Order: sequence, then structure tokens, then C-alpha cells
Amino acid sequence: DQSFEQSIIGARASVMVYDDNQKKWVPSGSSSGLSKVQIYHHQQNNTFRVVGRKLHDLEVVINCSILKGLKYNQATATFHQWRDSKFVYGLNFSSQNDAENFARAMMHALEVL
Ligand SMILES: CC(=O)N[C@@H](Cc1ccccc1Cl)C(=O)N1CCC[C@]12C=C[C@@H]1CC[C@@H](C(=O)N3CC[C@@H]4C=C[C@H]5[C@H](C)C[C@@H](C(=O)O)N5C(=O)[C@H]43)N1C2=O
Repeated sequence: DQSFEQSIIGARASVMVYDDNQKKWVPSGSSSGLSKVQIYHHQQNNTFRVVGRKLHDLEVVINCSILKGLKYNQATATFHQWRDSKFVYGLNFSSQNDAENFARAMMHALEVL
């Protein structure tokens, strides 16, 4: 029920995952391109997740929980990354401003978890 989840940030980024075999970043989902990447806060149980949808067809290309202790690595001013048990995610932001805004929201989530 969406009403319990509030988006705390929206940013434009191309969502990538690291292909360990090929040792390179590949687009998450069926094709490369920009997505709207949001952090949703489920207020009742104080959880957060990252949800990204492609701008042109709304394909969900990332939907992952933000767990306490997550290490969010700002590798460059516009490329940020983190790991979970299965994947390494990379966000290649379309602007430094989007990257800064997203990082601020991510750090906030990690502080209140
Ligand atoms: C301990 C640990 O897990 N450490 C992780 C990073 C991390 C640290 C702490 C917490 C969590 C995580 Cl996740 C790590 O080091 N990892 C995770 C998997 C890959 C990598 C390993 C080696 C390579 C080496 C270089 C770098 C890389 O990938 N970088 C650099 C910036 C640069 C920017 C943009 C993208 C561009 C979209 C395409 C491509 C291009 O520029 O062509 N590219 C890149 O090349 C991008 N690596 C990594 O990040």
C-alpha cells in the first residue's frame, strides 16, 4: 500500500550492476538509459528502499532494501555504489546536484535506521 511509503528523494541516474565475470558495469534491467531513482521510507516499520524506474517505460531496474550499516561509496562526484548480499549497485547520476541530493538522503536513512 503506497500510502505507507513516502519518497524522500528522486534523482536521475543510470542504474548499473557490476558483472563479476566480465569485470565490468552493465545496465540493470533490459537496456541502458536514465531512470528516476527514489528512496522510499516505510514509516510504520522505519525501513527504507531504493526503487528505480526507467524514464521511458517505467521498467523497475532496482528495488533493494537499505540495511543498517550499508556502506555507501561515493566513488566519484557522479558515480556512487554499494553492495548487498547478491549485487554491487552503481548509480551514474546525470548531474552532480542529483548525486549530492541522493547521497544526502541515503546518509539520512543510514543515520535513522
Ligand atoms: C571493497 C569493494 O567492494 N569495493 C568496491 C567499491 C565499494 C567500496 C565500499 C563500499 C561499497 C563498494 Cl561497492 C569496488 O571497488 N568495486 C565494486 C565492483 C567494482 C569495483 C571494483 C574494481 C573497480 C576498479 C574501478 C572501480 C570502478 O568500477 N569505478 C571507479 C569509479 C568509476 C565510475 C564509473 C563507472 C562507469 C559507469 C563505468 C566504468 C568506467 O568508468 O568505465 N566505471 C568505473 O570504472 C567506476 N571499481 C569498483 O568500483
